[in-house]
Amino acid sequence: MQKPFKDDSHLEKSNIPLFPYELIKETSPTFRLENNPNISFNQNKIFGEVVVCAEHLEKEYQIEGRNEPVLAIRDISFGNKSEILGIRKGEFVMLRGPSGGGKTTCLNMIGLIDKPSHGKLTMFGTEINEKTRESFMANLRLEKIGFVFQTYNLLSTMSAYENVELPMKILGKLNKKQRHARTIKLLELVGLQDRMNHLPSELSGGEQQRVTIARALSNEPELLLMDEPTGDLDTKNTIEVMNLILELNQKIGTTIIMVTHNPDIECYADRIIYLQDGHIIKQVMNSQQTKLDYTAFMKYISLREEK
Ligand SMILES: Nc1ncnc2c1ncn2[C@@H]1O[C@H](COP(=O)(O)OP(=O)(O)OP(=O)(O)O)[C@@H](O)[C@H]1O
Repeated sequence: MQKPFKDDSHLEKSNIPLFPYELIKETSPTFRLENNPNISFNQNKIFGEVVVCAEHLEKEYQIEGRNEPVLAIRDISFGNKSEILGIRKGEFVMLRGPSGGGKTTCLNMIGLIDKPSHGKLTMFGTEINEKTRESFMANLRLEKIGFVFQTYNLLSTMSAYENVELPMKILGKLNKKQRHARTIKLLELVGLQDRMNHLPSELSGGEQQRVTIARALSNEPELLLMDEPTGDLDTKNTIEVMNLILELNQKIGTTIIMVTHNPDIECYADRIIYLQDGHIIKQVMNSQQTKLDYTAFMKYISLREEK
């Protein structure tokens, strides 16, 4: 399988317009990324209220045998008075930056998997800090947040249908008939209605990831968090999955925060926040979310590799 996407190991590359900026211009003349947040916010999209903001967020990990803790997140603020905006309803934000910069730690705190060591998050108007109870976080997580990871984490003995239905059973808000209707609707949404009785092992990587996306949407989350969702996919499946994610964001209005190393898919986001050494170092606004075209992209890749 071809995997032309390059690991973004240094940030400079993402400052320099690469693929979409040249080729997409042919199909989407308005596409551009700007460093100045004041002039280029996506004009075609209206965002809702701020759903996530952070004030002086810090996360440290204590490691056995070491006196000094590891500071994964040092001082992250967005929203309120910070010049880095809060995450607004309907927005699609990517977290990017070099390895070890704190992206996953930040996503895990927003996902209420991990607590801040210092500072606070405000999630859907509720404050989360070092004192927040685990059970409170778990309930909020189940009701409001969906997750998609690089590894699909589907239950191998359950069909696609059963995997999608499972979170609804756990939440316990819908009866069997309602769950059935919603599961079918979600599988149709991700284009897998014909594969619903297949086990994960009988599906391709792209199809498995589409099942995890349907599963993540099962309890109608207000926020969808994704950690390298296309990391294991080839180019064709990456583009298909990204196109699906963009449709969910634009048609259903799901708010999305996604960690990725892939600079070539920045064009799908409304905004890209860069983290390095536990700090936010900049945010970049996209004036128009744009889909990649597989044929044009492969043409670009061969040109890029010739250079
Ligand atoms: N559970 C943990 N225990 C100890 N240190 C951790 C833990 N999780 C993360 N770290 C450390 O925190 C820092 C930030 O890690 P994090 O995984 O958030 O970065 P990242 O930007 O997501 O990296 P990558 O792109 O490689 O996934 C790193 O130095 C990492 O080693």
